[in-house]
Amino acid sequence: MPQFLDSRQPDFETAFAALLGAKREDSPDVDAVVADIIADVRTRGDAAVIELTERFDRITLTPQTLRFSAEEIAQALEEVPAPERAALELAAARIRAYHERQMPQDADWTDDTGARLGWRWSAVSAAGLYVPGGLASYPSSVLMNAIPAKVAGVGRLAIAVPTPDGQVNPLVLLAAQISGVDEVYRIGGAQAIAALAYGTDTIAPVDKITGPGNAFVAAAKRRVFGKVGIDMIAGPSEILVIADRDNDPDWIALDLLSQAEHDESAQSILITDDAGFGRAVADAVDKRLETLERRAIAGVSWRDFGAVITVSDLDEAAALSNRIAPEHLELCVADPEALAAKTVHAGAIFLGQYTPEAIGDYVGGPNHVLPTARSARFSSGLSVMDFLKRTTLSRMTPEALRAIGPAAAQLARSESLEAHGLSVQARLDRLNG
Ligand SMILES: NC(=O)c1ccc[n+]([C@@H]2O[C@H](COP(=O)([O-])OP(=O)(O)OC[C@H]3O[C@@H](n4cnc5c(N)ncnc54)[C@H](O)[C@@H]3O)[C@@H](O)[C@H]2O)c1
Ligand SMILES: N[C@H](CO)Cc1c[nH]c[nH+]1
Ligand SMILES: [Zn+2]
Repeated sequence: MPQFLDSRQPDFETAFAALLGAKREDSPDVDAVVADIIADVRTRGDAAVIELTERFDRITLTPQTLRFSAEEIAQALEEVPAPERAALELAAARIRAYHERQMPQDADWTDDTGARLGWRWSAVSAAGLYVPGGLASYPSSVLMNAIPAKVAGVGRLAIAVPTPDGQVNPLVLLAAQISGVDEVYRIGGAQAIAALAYGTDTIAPVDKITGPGNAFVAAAKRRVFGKVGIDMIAGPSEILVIADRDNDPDWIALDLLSQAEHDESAQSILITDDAGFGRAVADAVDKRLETLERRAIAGVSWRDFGAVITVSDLDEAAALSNRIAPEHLELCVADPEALAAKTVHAGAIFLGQYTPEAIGDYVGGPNHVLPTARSARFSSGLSVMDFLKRTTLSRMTPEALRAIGPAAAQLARSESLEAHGLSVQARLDRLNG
């Protein structure tokens, strides 16, 4: 049973705060395990990665088999049925078209002193793309990581994807080929993040690591940040649906289950202004859970982290949604645009009852690698910008230096940084002398 909350009940604030504060990932245990794994990979490189892969993914590798060979990839691609290839290509084209619009412009101008100023965007040289593979396989996440990186112009793309028990989804390799990935390693978890960040004899280190993953992956990304860049913490999936009574309870139930089935730590929440509708959705979830293939996972997620919240009106729903800052926000109400305008903290918003969140997972176009665990308060979904950095450009003319140099020299004296001041003053003296 999920939690049932009602904003009109006196204990609501306490119960809602507990829901917001519930720890679904990043427990001290996970972080301690991850710290040890990273230290081991830093010390022993390939040998540690191979041992940890044997322990967690039950597959025996060698330095030669850590990476998929060109022959293995070619053979796997032959197995992909035409309809699956077509669906993947449609998804890739839509994701590429969306992300191409994100490419930012360089800037270059001359100000009124004659100083030339600007900035220039350039891509990171090498990116490591994490593609989850423990409980499910994610060809779609290959596209969502690799296409923005390619659009940005990243030189080298390396994927890490676990293959538990040696199971490989050929679609993952096809997605890697479609999106122009250079290297695919069959490793996962914290050991994969550590190998990408620090490098091993076999795996060259990267500059930036992106992509979603479970609690171990999320904790490892936090720990390697600084050695490499990371995109965000994209941990166990979440959905918040705000729905009025004019919806089919079964549709909403399926939308909630679509994220619950990712992981026992996933979270699905419904907010409605009609208590009866909320109960009907909860009943529909129970009914679907009787037969859903992934009922074992989805059922635990719904039981432990699911919630149905009744509110007095949709304004209140928007206010609660902003406090939750969900990864995905689905607005199944009569005027979704108006409600969307009031919900500022969310990774991705899906408007109207014909936009199930699953469209965004695969073919909508926007990225499905999104901030979780309330981090949508301060971060955004994966984009082309995550693979770019900005370098500023300045060029002084003698006139510009005469105009603004004295202020620099003054500020340097104020900070007691003599060499700073002198480096400006020496030029000014020559110009004025
Ligand atoms: N936020 C997003 O954008 C987004 C997108 C897709 C998926 N997801 C989430 O990604 C996650 C995928 O998780 P997954 O488990 O299927 O795949 P995963 O690849 O993230 O994790 C599998 C790896 O976890 C490690 N691991 C498992 N148990 C361990 C243990 N006890 N100790 C140390 N390491 C251990 C293993 O190394 C294994 O290879 C789900 O939570 C899903 O909701 C999020
Ligand atoms: N919903 C996930 C992000 O939380 C992405 C995904 C991939 N495939 C299915 N779903
Ligand atoms: Zn999903």
